Amino acid sequence: MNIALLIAGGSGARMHQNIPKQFLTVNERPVIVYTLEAFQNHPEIDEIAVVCIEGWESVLWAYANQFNITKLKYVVQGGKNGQDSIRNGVFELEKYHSPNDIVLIHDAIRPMVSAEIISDCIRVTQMYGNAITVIPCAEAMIQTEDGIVSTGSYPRDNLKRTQTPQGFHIGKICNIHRKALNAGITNSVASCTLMIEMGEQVYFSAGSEKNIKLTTVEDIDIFKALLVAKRSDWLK
Ligand SMILES: C[C@](O)(CO)[C@H](O)COP(=O)(O)O
Repeated sequence: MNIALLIAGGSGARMHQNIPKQFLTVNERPVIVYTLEAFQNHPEIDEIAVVCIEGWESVLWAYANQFNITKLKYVVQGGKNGQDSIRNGVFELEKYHSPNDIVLIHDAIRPMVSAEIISDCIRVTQMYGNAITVIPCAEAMIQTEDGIVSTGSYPRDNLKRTQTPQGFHIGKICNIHRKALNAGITNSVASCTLMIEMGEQVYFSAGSEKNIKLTTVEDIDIFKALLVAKRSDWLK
């Protein structure tokens, strides 16, 4: 079984809006509904779970009902950071699923995730035990300590930009979270960084520049443009 776990536990402070960014309405649809629909419509996804910011659970269920997201089965409370929220989600799934079932952990604020990206993440997870959606690093990368000046650079060919979904077997990712807690690792940036900090290898699946993460207000303009482009593709 393949389960999508959408992470919607954050308040989206960098968006500077008075509602969490995953619930902002863009072109008459909440952001999270676009993301739910991507997994709802994917034939290899059996169930959806959402880690939701406290107080928004009933709104989420109402949207699932309104937009016919029939695969939504679990809504879990968010934690105090991303690692906490993801752990809440995978521990909840562990109660009802086999350790070999696959969970695709995905940012709820990546609404442009495509069927191809989801399929490739499942394929690589089946093949290697995990899959991190990545894209090449197209810009020159330079390092700074103080945000003012740089004296070092990284070879971009050795770098990947990580996205979501990130796929794992449920048993494995739950064990990694347990071991991380025991080791005092409590605020890793993402599932892939947690795996690496715990000494695991991670494998790549194919992402896209269009699989945008809505972080700041200017990302909303890019999202709107991508929606227009997608609609004109459908009309061709
Ligand atoms: C998981 C992630 O999307 C990988 O690129 C990213 O790290 C999430 O960042 P956030 O700003 O903490 O949501």
